Amino acid sequence: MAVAVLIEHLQKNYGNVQAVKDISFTVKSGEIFGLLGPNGAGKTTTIRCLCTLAKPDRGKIQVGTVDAVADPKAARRRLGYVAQEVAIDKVLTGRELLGLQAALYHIPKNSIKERINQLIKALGIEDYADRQSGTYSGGIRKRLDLAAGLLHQPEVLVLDEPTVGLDIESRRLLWDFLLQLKAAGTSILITSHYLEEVDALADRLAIIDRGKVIAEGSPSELKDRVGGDRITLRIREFTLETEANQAKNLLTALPFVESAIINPSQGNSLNLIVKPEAKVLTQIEQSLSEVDLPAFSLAQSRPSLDDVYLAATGQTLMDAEIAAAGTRDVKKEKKQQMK
Ligand SMILES: Nc1ncnc2c1ncn2[C@@H]1O[C@H](COP(=O)(O)OP(=O)(O)OP(=O)(O)O)[C@@H](O)[C@H]1O
Repeated sequence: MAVAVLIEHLQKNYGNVQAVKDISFTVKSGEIFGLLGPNGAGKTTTIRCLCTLAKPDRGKIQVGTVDAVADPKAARRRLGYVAQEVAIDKVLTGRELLGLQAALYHIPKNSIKERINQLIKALGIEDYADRQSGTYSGGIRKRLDLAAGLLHQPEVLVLDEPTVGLDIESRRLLWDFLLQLKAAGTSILITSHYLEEVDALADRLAIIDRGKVIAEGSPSELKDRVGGDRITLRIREFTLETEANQAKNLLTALPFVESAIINPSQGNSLNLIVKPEAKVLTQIEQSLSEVDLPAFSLAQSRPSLDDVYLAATGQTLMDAEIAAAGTRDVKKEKKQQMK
């Protein structure tokens, strides 16, 4: 197996903040690898170290066979980086900005024009390329950033939260483009705190929590490891508490039911974890009908990545986001990064 990126025991502190405590993972050549975690988990710091924009305190970083810490220049040639936000000159057109970027990458003069045209076409921004970039929507802006990251035809493309703030259509377009890029042989590392994004795109992923990798594998491997299927049951659209409790007691006694909780924020629906056996739904329906409880809706699903996160950390990704919100001084972080 050829390795596109290897990170081993990465550690990075900002003053007394341990942004990355101990992160290791490998991106194989030609795959999409996702780094999933709540805001503040250490994803951006990891990526900034990989892209040689921050110096790690400890750890090994390799891009292909190149040691990125010892030879950052060679690593940068192999990497394309699409940052979360880029401050750009809003007066220049997209094409002009790409021209500037091409010069920075020392792309041979005679191939610049053609390369820019190819990317503008591939990303479907022909109608915008000659307008001032300050007039672009978020989705078009992101496509321009992507074109800039791909100008020097990197082996590995690194994207930090590429779809934050984008509408569903722009998000889908970007996903499709990344899948095409992967099919053409580019290895891709993407950070995200959107479960569905990582689930849809990533061949493998690492879940990061407070500066550490807490789980790694393909989405389906990770879900299988959590085990058990999920059942959502509503007795009525808005179930009475007494009925929900009655159903809970009844169903908890069934041999294949591992746990049951009542979810008051969803109209007292019941969330069960069951052993993945055949005919689970039929048996639940039967038990309910024996005591004359209706079943307004009943659905079975496999565990989600959120269940994986919950099993590993004891809280949902959403709760982790809420807990992290407001604890960061983003202005101060930006200042420190500029240094
Ligand atoms: N330049 C900095 N100075 C001080 N602390 C920082 C700096 N950059 C990041 N941190 C802190 O390090 C921790 C990890 O931040 P990081 O940006 O890597 O997380 P993240 O998972 O990428 O989140 P986000 O997607 O919001 O950027 C956070 O606690 C953050 O406050």
